Order: sequence, then C-alpha cells, then structure tokens
Amino acid sequence: VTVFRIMKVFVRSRPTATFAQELIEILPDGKTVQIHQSKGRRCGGYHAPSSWCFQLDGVLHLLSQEEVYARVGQEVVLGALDGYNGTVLCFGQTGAGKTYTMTGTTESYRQRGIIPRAVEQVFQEVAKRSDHIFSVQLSYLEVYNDTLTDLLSTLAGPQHLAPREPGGRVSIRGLSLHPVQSQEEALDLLFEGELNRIMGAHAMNNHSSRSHCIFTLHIQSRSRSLSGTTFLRSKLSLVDLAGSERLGRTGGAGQTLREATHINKSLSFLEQTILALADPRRDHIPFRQSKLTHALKHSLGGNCNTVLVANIYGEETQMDETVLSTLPSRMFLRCKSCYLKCVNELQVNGGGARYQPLSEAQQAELQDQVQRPALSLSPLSHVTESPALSLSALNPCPLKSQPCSTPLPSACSSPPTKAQAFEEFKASGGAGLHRLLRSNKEVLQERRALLHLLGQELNAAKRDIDAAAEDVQRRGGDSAGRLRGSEETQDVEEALVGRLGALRTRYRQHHDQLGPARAEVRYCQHLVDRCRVRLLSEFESWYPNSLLSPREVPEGGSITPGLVPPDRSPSLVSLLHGLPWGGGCGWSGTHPGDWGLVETGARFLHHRQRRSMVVCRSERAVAVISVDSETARCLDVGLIK
Ligand SMILES: Nc1ncnc2c1ncn2[C@@H]1O[C@H](COP(=O)(O)OP(=O)(O)OP(=O)(O)O)[C@@H](O)[C@H]1O
Repeated sequence: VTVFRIMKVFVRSRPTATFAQELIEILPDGKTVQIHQSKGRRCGGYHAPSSWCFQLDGVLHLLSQEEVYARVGQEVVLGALDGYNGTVLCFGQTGAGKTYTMTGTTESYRQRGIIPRAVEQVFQEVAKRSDHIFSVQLSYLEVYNDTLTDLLSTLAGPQHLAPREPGGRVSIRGLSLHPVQSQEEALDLLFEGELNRIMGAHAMNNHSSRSHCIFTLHIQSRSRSLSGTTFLRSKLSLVDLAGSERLGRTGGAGQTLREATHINKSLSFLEQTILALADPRRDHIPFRQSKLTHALKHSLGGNCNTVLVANIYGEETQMDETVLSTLPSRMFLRCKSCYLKCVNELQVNGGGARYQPLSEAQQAELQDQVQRPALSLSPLSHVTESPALSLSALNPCPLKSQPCSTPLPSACSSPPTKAQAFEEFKASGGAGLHRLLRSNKEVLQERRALLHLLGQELNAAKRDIDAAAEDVQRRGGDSAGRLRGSEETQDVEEALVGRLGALRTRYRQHHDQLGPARAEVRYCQHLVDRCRVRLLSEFESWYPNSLLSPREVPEGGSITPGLVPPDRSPSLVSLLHGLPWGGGCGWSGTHPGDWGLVETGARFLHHRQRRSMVVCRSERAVAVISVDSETARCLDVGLIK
C-alpha cells in the first residue's frame, strides 16, 4: 500500500490591501481558516455552505519568504538528504502567488523563493555531512498542454539523459540530468531554465503561467566510512503548477480554452492521483492518466514527504475561485493531515467541488492518452528558433534611414530606428521593467563590492596566517638554539600559537562567508540578466505593434503612444505650429503608408472610431489635440499650462 511518509498542507495568502477578512477568517491557532459565504450563494452549480472550516498544518499569512521556507521547505530538504523523496507543490488560482512562493520575484535576493533556498540548503547540508559522499543532479521540466519540454535541453556540457531503470525511479525518457557541485552551479541551471521558459513563453504566445514546472534535484549519497553500504537515492521535486481557472471565467476560446482545458484536466488527474495515494484501500494509482502525474510518479507516493501549498488570493472578487478551485478541492480535503469540517451544511451538500463531467471527445482523448506509449520530450526548438533576444536585435532597422532631427515642415521619411524605439519603450511601456533592471544592477554592484571586500579580507587573513606561521617557525628554531625552556619563551610561543589559531578561525569564517556571497552575486547577476531578457522580449512584442496603423487597430484597441499617421500631417503640422511654443513640436513621416514619430515629446495617445488624440508637451505647457481621422481636421485643443 502506498502511503505518504509525511503529508502537510499549508495555505498561503497573497498580500492585498483589500484582504477580505470578513470572509476569510484566520483563527489565532494559525492553523485554521474559516471561509464565510453569503447564504444561498451559488458556486459552480451547487449551493455552497455558508461557512467552511479548514484545518491545516499552517496558514502562511503575511509571512516573509524566509519564514515560509522555514515552515514549508526545510524539513522536506533534510528528508531528501536522508534518502526520502520530497515534494513541495504549489497550486491555486492564477495570480495567487505560486511562482512567487516557488521561485520568488526578480526583485530582490531577499524575496527568493523555495527553489533557490532549497538549493542553498542542500549544498550547505552536503558540506556539513562530510561523513557522506553526495552527488547531486538536476532536471527542469515543463508540462504545457500535456507536452513535456526539457527546459535545460539547450545546455551544452556534461549532461546525462535520464536512464530508464528497470525499477523505474526516473521514468521520463530524454529528460536531461545535469550534475551540479555547488549552489552556484545549480542556480545557474535554474536561471537557464527560467530563461528558456520566458523565451519559450514569448515565442509561444506567453504561456509561462499556463504551464506546470517541475524542478528536481536528484540526490545520491553513500557513507564514506561504512564500506559496502548501499547508495541512498532521493528526488526533491519542487513544483509550480499552472493556475487553476474555471473555464467560464477565462472566457477564452481557441488556444486559451485549449490551455485551460488541459490545465484543469491535468489538475483533476493530479487530484485523483493524490486521493488514490492517500487511500489505503487503493492498490492501483493512476499515474499514467496524464503527463503531469506520470512525471510526478515517485515524487508523490511511496516514501515521500509531500507538502502542498494552496495559494489563495484573499480578495472578495476572488472568493469563488479561492473557495471553489483551491480550498475545497478533494485533494485538499482528504489529505492525511488536512480534514475539513463544514460548520453548517457540508453533509447536506456532500462536500467538495465537483468537476464537470468529461465530454465524449475528452473521454476519447483521455483513453488515447492512457494507451499512448512512453512519454517523449519535445525538443525546445521554439526556443532556439525564436529570434535572438540579444542587443543585436536593437540594431537600426535596415529599412529606415537616419533619425529625423529637423523640425517640420521639412519632410523626412524616417520613423524611429529600432534603437530609438527601444529608448522610447524604456521611457514608456517598459519603464517599470527598466527601473527594475536598473535597481537590480545597483544591488548587483553592491554585492559585487561586498564580495570583493570579502576576498580582500580573506587574502589579508591568509597573509597574516603565513606571516604568523613563519614567526612561529622562526622562534621555534631560535628557542631550540638559545632559549629553550625559558618561561618567557614559552609565553611568547603560546601567544604566537594562540594568535595563529585566532587567525585561522578568522580565515575560516571569511571562507565560509565566501561561498554564500558568491552565490548571492551569481543570483543577482541572473536577476539582472533575466530582467534584461524580459525587457528585450517585451520590447520585441511592443515594437511591431507600435508600427501599426490606427486603421489596422481594431476599434477600441490600443495604439502605442509615439506614432501618428503621416497622411494626417498637414493639418497636424499647422496645428502644432499654431501652438504657443511654435514649431518645436514637429513630426516626421510624410510618405503614404509610412509612419512618423511625433518629436519633442509629442505623443499619439489613441485612436477610437474617428478620433485621434495627440498629446504634445513643451516645457511650458501640454496640449491635448483631438483630430478627426477621416478629415484630419482638428476637433479640439486643450491646453494645460
Ligand atoms: N506573498 C507575496 N508577497 C508579495 N507579492 C506577492 C506574493 N504572492 C504573489 N505576489 C505577487 O503577485 C503577483 C502574482 O504572483 P505569481 O506570479 O506568483 O502568481 P501565480 O499564482 O504564479 O500566477 P500564475 O498561475 O498566473 O502563474 C506577482 O507580481 C507576485 O510578485
């Protein structure tokens, strides 16, 4: 019978200024949540009880990343180093903080999540447990629309493909395993995978939050002293599940609907699998129902420490999603240490949310999945084939001539170069990201300076040790020749030896700080790289849109500020020349079909139906001009001084 070694369930709430404390009540024991619903409110096709009470292993409300890790991650990591599989799994609605919990934000080192902290702890423990030989390998897998992608397949260098062992510990054929010797190496791979995920998401229409991600450390250890002891093997799986959403809520069609269907189906299968594992009467566990559950085989049942973190977004508008999709999921209800008592009406309602019955087509697809042979991995071709997100992408577009710097009415057919457009982007749509990049760079510089200082101190300590050791040696020689046995000599020697000991301790302390400091610099460097890639990739999607003609933009669609249609130029030019600051606010495109950038800070705001709004700014005033797009007549000018 498969049982969980330890199963814990936590709820983590994302902080919000409008936390619905009337509806979500956290009891003082820190382990109980009561959800209150207005009576008779219908949720998902059944009458919800008016009040639900969840008893958990902990409610992580307004806790820092460090505190969350201490409650959620530490024990699982220690278990993994002792040879027990461990899994931490975040689930919950979109935007509730799963990725924040698992990986953390790009904003600061302090806000790093469970994965980087677990990596840090693993290597700290490995260093401590010097009586054992450890080897650590790493894999990073993404499951999107029931397709598996190896997020580290792009890496050159030493890597192993996961073997298909007869006993079947690793069952995903083709998944690359990367040996890692240190925290830094492991974090490198984490960031590499994240980068691939971001770039893949960019290439594939931003599905980053629509995929499940499994970051796994494969740990193997053996005692150094006991010969003949067997290797202990364990897997530490850190799982960031795609956001659960009800299909109706997403309101999507086509790809969005397909994604949502896949997500919900795979989450439903995961739930069934966990329920089956938690039920001692079950002898068959349906791991092969979906790629996600297959990939998590050995990371859930058996001798596994499993921690579920239900991320919730505690705003009133999110209540249905929180209550329906996250808390009363049956997985959540029946897990060993989590039981639910419905204060009022649970028995009447039979408890638990019900999933929609599967349609015939869905059943057929499932049948097909079940019968499909072993999983295969799709190569990450979309990543490598996507346009390179490097600075070369910012080279001026060949179609465009020199930037126009002459004020109108001189004709100039040059819309902004790509590099200029990038500057514009950094000041507008990408301003937040650009600020973040700058602040991350500052943090990086600070950490680098600290590391440098530490290195210098370490070198100084080393020099002092060498000098003191020489001194000890020299005096030892002297005393052997001349002063042997005198009390004074013994005192001096003792003092010297004491000093040497103190210097060595100082050296060791600095040395111990060096590893984490290096890792921190690496981490910050990666944050900077990641921000840079994000900025570039967002620019790449912004840039073509910024060249759209308002006539090509669907009604009500947004137009990137900065560009105005050239065939409106005569009226605009005269209009702009009529403004209080004269012709300083010119604009450049005049060729039909071409586009011009309004210079000197004038911006095209939006175009709706027949109206275009242009904002021009000078040092003295701001003008908002409304133009009829058909006749190019000025409809209205507003001046703000
Ligand atoms: N505990 C928290 N403290 C501070 N900010 C948070 C917290 N949880 C989430 N956030 C912020 O909320 C936003 C959404 O979080 P996140 O991306 O982690 O959600 P998610 O559940 O992973 O969403 P998705 O399912 O779409 O991937 C992010 O900007 C994140 O930084």
